[in-house]
Amino acid sequence: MNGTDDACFPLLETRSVTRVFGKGNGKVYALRGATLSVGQGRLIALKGRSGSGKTTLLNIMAALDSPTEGTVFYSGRDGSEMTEQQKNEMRKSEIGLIFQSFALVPYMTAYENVEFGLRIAGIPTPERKKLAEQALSFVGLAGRMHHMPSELSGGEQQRTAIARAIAHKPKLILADEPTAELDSRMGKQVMQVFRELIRTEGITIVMSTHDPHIMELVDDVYALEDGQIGSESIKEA
Ligand SMILES: Nc1ncnc2c1ncn2[C@@H]1O[C@H](COP(=O)(O)OP(=O)(O)OP(=O)(O)O)[C@@H](O)[C@H]1O
Repeated sequence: MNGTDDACFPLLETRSVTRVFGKGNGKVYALRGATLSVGQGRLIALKGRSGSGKTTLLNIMAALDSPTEGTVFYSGRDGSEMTEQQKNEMRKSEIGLIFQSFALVPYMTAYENVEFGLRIAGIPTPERKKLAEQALSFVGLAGRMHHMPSELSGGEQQRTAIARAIAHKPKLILADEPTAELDSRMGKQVMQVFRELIRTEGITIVMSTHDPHIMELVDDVYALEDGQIGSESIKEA
């Protein structure tokens, strides 16, 4: 995009990111100088008590929100120097978002949900069918793709949401408590899909979680405390 060699930079870097909500006596410091470097192909978990700033940080990483102070770099590109349109384009082409509550359109089938996501991302009609089917097959839903969300289990609904997030082949997945609504077996299935995405597509994943069993399945765990990031455990790259 800017002629620099992406390989020289971490995929994503937050540098001294502070986010303050409200004003005066009502000020809330959701983040206070959060610094984190995310290398390509890693599966990273953010942990922290409720209200520790995990969602705020993920929203800032997704360029859905901006830091009050500090900077986010996307493959070396300074987010504060990007226009809203550039951020929108980057989000549509490079980032996939997954939410705790799946956020599927209830009156569309799994296939239609994924296809609709591709339409919003601006993918031309002829490519959408192939990409949607590929993504749904990848998450193991080839045989269930024409069912409505209400006819799918929680794990299948979250796998549909993953298919929607990966169908446009993003570099980075940001997932806010993606396993929180699932039982442990379905949570593990989601983690297997994440692992497979990293192995076969080289995708990078940052997710938040409260679940210690899920933390055992990731590469790095970072704890958010007092709006800052401490390293909990980092495995060899
Ligand atoms: N739009 C907002 N306006 C005011 N305060 C906010 C806003 N968004 C978040 N906060 C506050 O910022 C802090 C961090 O919230 P955040 O949602 O990032 O935490 P979290 O770690 O994701 O929590 P949980 O695990 O409960 O989802 C909280 O004190 C929250 O009340």
